[in-house]
Amino acid sequence: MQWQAAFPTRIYLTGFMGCGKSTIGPLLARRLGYTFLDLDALIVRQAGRSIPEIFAEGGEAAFRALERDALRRTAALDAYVIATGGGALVSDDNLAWALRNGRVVYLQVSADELARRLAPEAAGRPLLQDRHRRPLQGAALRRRIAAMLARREPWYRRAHHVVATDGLSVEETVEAVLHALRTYRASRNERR
Ligand SMILES: Nc1ncnc2c1ncn2[C@@H]1O[C@H](COP(=O)(O)OP(=O)(O)O)[C@@H](O)[C@H]1O
Ligand SMILES: O=C(O)C1=C[C@@H](OP(=O)(O)O)[C@@H](O)[C@H](O)C1
Ligand SMILES: [Mg+2]
Repeated sequence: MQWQAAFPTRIYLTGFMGCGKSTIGPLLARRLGYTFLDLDALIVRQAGRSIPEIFAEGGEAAFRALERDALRRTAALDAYVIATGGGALVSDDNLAWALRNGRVVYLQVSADELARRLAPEAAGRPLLQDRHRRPLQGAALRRRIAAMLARREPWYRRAHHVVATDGLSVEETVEAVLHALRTYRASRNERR
């Protein structure tokens, strides 16, 4: 289909934990007639361990090595929406690779909104826990998110598309991403 042919074969969603990559991804894929893949789910499947287990046994470095390999394996996929983990494209190497191998979309959410969303979900995310592996809460969670987001934003902002999603519903966010991708398709067609 002409419409699809003008779309990229792989769309990588990036952004901070809780920005909605895993929630938006399947809905976006359905709208495009694409398949959805969650990179974290692929890592867990291949490692046979949960993300907290991988962090507990090998530290963050072990997780990043698995993540790097999983990302490279997506090169073979066609017509996929891929939700990456929030740290996957926070590396010059991985980000450059994704920018070359697909369209990268940053789902931008403020630290306040992220803190609200992540309060009930910090347990499954090792980077949002204290050194005794207790989920951060309240002001401590907000401070951790703000500090990490400030450090990571320079990478996130290098995405092909930056989609501001504060105040948008899940459905509105899907529409906003589709709009960004259509704009890209239109500008590509103009260049032909
Ligand atoms: N507008 C929205 N877009 C995406 N997620 C939202 C939105 N509003 C609330 N949420 C909630 O925020 C959380 C996002 O988590 P998730 O999709 O796992 O993010 P990520 O994969 O980026 O870490 C989910 O619990 C989701 O229901
Ligand atoms: O931001 C990060 O470094 C991480 C984000 C998580 O994925 P989500 O962004 O889907 O929560 C997961 O990959 C891991 O806990 C590390
Ligand atoms: Mg996710």
